[in-house]
Amino acid sequence: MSTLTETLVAVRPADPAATRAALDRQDRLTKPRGALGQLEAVSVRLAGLAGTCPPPMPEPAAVAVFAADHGVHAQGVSPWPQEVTGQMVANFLAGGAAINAFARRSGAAVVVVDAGVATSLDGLVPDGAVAEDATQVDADAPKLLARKVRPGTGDLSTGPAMTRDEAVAALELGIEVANGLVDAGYRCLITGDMGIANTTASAALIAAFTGASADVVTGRGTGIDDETLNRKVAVVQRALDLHSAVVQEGDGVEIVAALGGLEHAAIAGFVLGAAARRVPVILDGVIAGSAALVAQALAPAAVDACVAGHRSAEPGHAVALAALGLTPMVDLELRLGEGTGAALALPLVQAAVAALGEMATFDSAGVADKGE
Ligand SMILES: Cc1cc2ncn([C@H]3O[C@H](COP(=O)(O)O)[C@@H](O)[C@H]3O)c2cc1C
Ligand SMILES: O=C(O)c1cccnc1
Repeated sequence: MSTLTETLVAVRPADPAATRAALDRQDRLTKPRGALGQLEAVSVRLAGLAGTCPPPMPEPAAVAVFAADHGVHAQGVSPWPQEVTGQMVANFLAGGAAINAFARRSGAAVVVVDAGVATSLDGLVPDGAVAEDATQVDADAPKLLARKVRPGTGDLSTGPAMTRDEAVAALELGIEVANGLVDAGYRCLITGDMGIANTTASAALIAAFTGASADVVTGRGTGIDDETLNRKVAVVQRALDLHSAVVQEGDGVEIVAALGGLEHAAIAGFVLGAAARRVPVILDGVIAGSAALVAQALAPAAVDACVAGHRSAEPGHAVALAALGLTPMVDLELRLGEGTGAALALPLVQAAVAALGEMATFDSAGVADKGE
């Protein structure tokens, strides 16, 4: 069996007994029922995933930043030059990006995965930063996994972004990274992305999976003017028209091959890998949301392993979250990516598990429950 098939077979829904036990325990803890709001729902989700109540603390955590370039950049959908993707990879490895600051705060390790950066990283990678595999990732310094599937995708508005084989290779790369991190002892995975123009591919994927129209799911990404936004909507619409047969009849692999990016496919694999190992994965913004739709199409129960870290300002993200049935933990109007929104949610997810595991019950604390 291929790695992808094996992983898809291993993805199973939440354990009903552990889910019930967590719901029941939440109702006996010393607080009004439901008073911890979404934290209660997250703790129940993690219990169902782990198959035990309370679930293990989701720590240590690792952020995987999947980096790749996009042929659709040629359509003028982003004001930033493509070279910025590779330059930001160097910045992640030097510890200077927003995700590095947030990961240091929450004690998460950072691994950058070159899934398909188009420009050369020669001379940009600090000594000692290259790791052989994800088991070498630690919180001391960010690591690079050099696993380019191809140097950037084709332009999804004029042809398929990649071949089916390349999409499978990128999915299996994400699975390999998830497996390596779990083997290394990480018990919470966090998605990150870097790829100039990747909000265009995200919008196309979200429209393809949800049926929402291009103008509803396409946003300003890094920040574009009205003229560029109109062009971006037209590019997404053209891509949906061009690939309409795949959108109607294709499976998740064919859809991500036609309309996605290498980081989207790799993040979908990362989600599937986490789900198969029953380790929670905190999703970042619109890129992660669109990648999770790919994972959901391939193995619906993969969503049971996901926590939506935040809701991004990119309009397609709310559409993706609704289709995934996920409620975001925070909404800080972020529109950055890299894993920033998900990393900010890590302490909240850990607090949710701490409440379920550590709070006293009405019985054990001798606190009177309200009569019913
Ligand atoms: C300096 C810089 C750092 C970033 N970090 C994440 N992104 C984010 O912005 C990009 C997507 O936006 P669009 O589709 O509009 O190009 C992605 O690389 C994403 O990770 C960045 C973008 C820039 C410019
Ligand atoms: O939602 C995101 O993660 C996002 C939004 C804008 C630009 N880059 C990423």
